Amino acid sequence: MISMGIEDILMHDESLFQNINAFDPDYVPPNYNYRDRQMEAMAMAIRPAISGGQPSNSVVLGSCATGKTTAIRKVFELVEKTTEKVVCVYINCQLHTTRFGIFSQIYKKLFGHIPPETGVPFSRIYDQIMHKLQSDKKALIVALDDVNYLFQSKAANKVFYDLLRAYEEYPGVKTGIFAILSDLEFRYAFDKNVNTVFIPQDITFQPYTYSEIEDILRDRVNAGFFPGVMGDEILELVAMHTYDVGDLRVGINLLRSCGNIAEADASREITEEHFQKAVDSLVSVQISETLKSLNDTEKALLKIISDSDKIFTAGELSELFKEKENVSYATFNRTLEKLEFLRLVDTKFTGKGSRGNSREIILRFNPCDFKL
Ligand SMILES: Nc1ncnc2c1ncn2[C@@H]1O[C@H](COP(=O)(O)OP(=O)(O)OP(=O)(O)O)[C@@H](O)[C@H]1O
Repeated sequence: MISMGIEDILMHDESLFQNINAFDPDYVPPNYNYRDRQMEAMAMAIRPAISGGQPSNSVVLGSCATGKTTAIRKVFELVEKTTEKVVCVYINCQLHTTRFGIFSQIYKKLFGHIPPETGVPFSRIYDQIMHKLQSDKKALIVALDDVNYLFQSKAANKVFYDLLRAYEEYPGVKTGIFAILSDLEFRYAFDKNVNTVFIPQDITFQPYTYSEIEDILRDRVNAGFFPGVMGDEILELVAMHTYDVGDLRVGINLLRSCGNIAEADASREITEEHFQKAVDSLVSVQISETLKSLNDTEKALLKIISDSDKIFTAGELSELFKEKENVSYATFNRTLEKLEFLRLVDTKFTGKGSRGNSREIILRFNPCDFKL
């Protein structure tokens, strides 16, 4: 590696990036393939509203980074280009978790600014929104992204009710909801009075196949790097890693990180060594994040495993853990399962033990590199 001074790094103007923004989370790719069916279903749900009818409601399902947010944004953009009759509002429920927060976003879309945060009761804001829709004869479509957060904050029933039963108090007002969920385990349940109006169709975003991932990443490479910077072999390595992790976002980050590492190395192209370094640094960021999210019991168990050079069997570990932390076997087992699920440890059957089902516990990272 050629070492560079800080000035060289800052002044170095021979970039490998043609458009570094192509790797940003909010970059909207001009080529958006493999989601036509889902986008058509979204358009079908909105279509009745264009001719003054009632739009349908949908639950949009798919694991993370399967393109749900991008698809809905694209459809909303097209709808607003095509018709004046429909107002589309996209809301991230991780950021806006209260009834007031959600309706403030709708208000902002209709009036161009958010309502004052104090002194104005919710009912006034709600009334202004519905009156405006009524007098402009416009339908309202709201996309609630990561809607599970609304259930956590217990605002879900009220928000859905406020939106979908608005027509009772404000005749002629048409509303529709896209509820977007990436936590596939999450089971939503509404009160009875919401259930009678929220009868959604499911729109499912399946995980991408390997060849779809490779194609999407190739498009990104072509948009982001100058020609010849990333060859097909390295692209395949990135695609394979992305497929294994099951998260397209990881692949897009990896592309950018490969470019940065190659650039710092003053190389004109990305090599396998650059790719490997990028993977290592990404993995280490992920492990640090995961470690931060552990609770005290999980940390304590991980510490016992990492403080010893010995490879424990599950039996030995459970004895030690019970002694130190005074917890039950069930707690030990649950904690170990969580660590395994988070891919911090591996458990390997040894074929030994009284029923041949003794397991060895193996740490999946080097504890010297992290603070536990
Ligand atoms: N078909 C595709 N073509 C090009 N890029 C895509 C495609 N699908 C997803 N992406 C890219 O992958 C990233 C994640 O997409 P997006 O945010 O739309 O997914 P999501 O399903 O809403 O994710 P999450 O559930 O985690 O919020 C974005 O950078 C997006 O541009």
